[in-house]
Amino acid sequence: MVSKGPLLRLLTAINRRRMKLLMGLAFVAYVACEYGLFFSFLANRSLQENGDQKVESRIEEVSLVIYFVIYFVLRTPFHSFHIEGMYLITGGAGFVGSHLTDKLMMDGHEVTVVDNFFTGRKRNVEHWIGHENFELINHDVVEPLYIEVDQIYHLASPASPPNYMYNPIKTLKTNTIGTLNMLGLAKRVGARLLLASTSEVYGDPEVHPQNEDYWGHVNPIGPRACYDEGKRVAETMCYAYMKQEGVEVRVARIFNTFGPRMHMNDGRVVSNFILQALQGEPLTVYGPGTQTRAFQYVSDLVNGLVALMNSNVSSPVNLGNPEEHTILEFAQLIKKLVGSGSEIQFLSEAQDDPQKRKPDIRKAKLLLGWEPVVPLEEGLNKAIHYFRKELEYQANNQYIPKPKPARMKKGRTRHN
Ligand SMILES: O=c1ccn([C@@H]2O[C@H](COP(=O)(O)OP(=O)(O)O[C@H]3OC[C@@H](O)[C@H](O)[C@H]3O)[C@@H](O)[C@H]2O)c(=O)[nH]1
Repeated sequence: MVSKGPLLRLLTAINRRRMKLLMGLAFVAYVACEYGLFFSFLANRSLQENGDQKVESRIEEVSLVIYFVIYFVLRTPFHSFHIEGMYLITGGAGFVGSHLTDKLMMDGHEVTVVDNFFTGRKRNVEHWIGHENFELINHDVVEPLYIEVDQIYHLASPASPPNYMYNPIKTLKTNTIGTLNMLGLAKRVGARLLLASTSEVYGDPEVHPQNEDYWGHVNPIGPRACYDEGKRVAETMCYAYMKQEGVEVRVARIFNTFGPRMHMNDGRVVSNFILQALQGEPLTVYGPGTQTRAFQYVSDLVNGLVALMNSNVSSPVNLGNPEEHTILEFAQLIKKLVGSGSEIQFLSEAQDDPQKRKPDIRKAKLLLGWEPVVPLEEGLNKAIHYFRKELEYQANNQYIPKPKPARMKKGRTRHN
């Protein structure tokens, strides 16, 4: 995250209500200035009558300077922070969603996070609970939602293969009914919606690297279909709403992403390998490890999502880091960075596992001026540090509080 100077930090701390008050004051000051200008105009006339041209122009200059100082000092900073924005993040308590929440909150927006905590965790956003600009709603997007928002970041969906395969029907409902509900909301309130789509829409690609014009190679009845096809139809829905209802949509095709706040049981390769290396367990490579992936650090992705949301690009855009590695190379790199003596264990290949994946990000570079900036090793070291702390946290928090016993009242059991 970009570090801010003291003035910027002060401005981001200004909440909507205080900002309204300041804008009110600015308006009063503005009216006073206009009033002043009117009087200066009258004064000018009398001065003109007295023939004193010098004093006349001085009064005019001073009035204009006061007006512009008030206008720029009070108005411009708020505009550059978009403080008037009310943002909804579905899946905002998840791995990517919580980092996006941090960014939007730090930028001074009002953020509503909606999560059903299927894979998201309250811990990821608990540092914002109690902040006036923040709201956390326990809600499943499969049910309609009625709130006022300007922008919707629609991230809700399990994203790790073991998670989305665990309950494929739920994954399908989230990506289909959930997306329809969010597009319906966007239509009702005139909000712009950004869909977190995925590189998985390309399936096991026959084109390499993958650009946005590639239609993909997906097995519609395979184990990954609930997610791959779910996201593909979610994209279809976005463009149907755009064409038929005029809803403003943005579609980010997100490639493999990693970083702090990935769940310990996420099951994706980065968290698996790091946790295995930290605990001295074998690193489990599925298949021969020749399949490739390209990994981006989460802060790069978040910057890309915000850039895309605020751009005028409505067609899909790949967001990913094009640095490609085989999974075996990746296992060796993590072992080295952790300083682990773990072995590498080869397990059977996962069904329909994409064999090559690497984003073509020329479109994002050209149209958004975006590209990843965090080097792989730097990002991995941050993730390793996070998982080390998580293991310590887990070791120190073995106490599980017992539920309160049910109380008896008038012969009936009462549950608190
Ligand atoms: O322990 C493991 C886990 C995974 N892998 C392999 O590592 C590669 C990457 O697997 P991951 O589960 O991390 O992620 P995948 O690339 O399969 O899917 C991901 O794609 C992009 C995103 O939108 C999603 O986050 C996710 O679906 C696969 O080839 C997988 O078979 C291992 O070798 N060992």
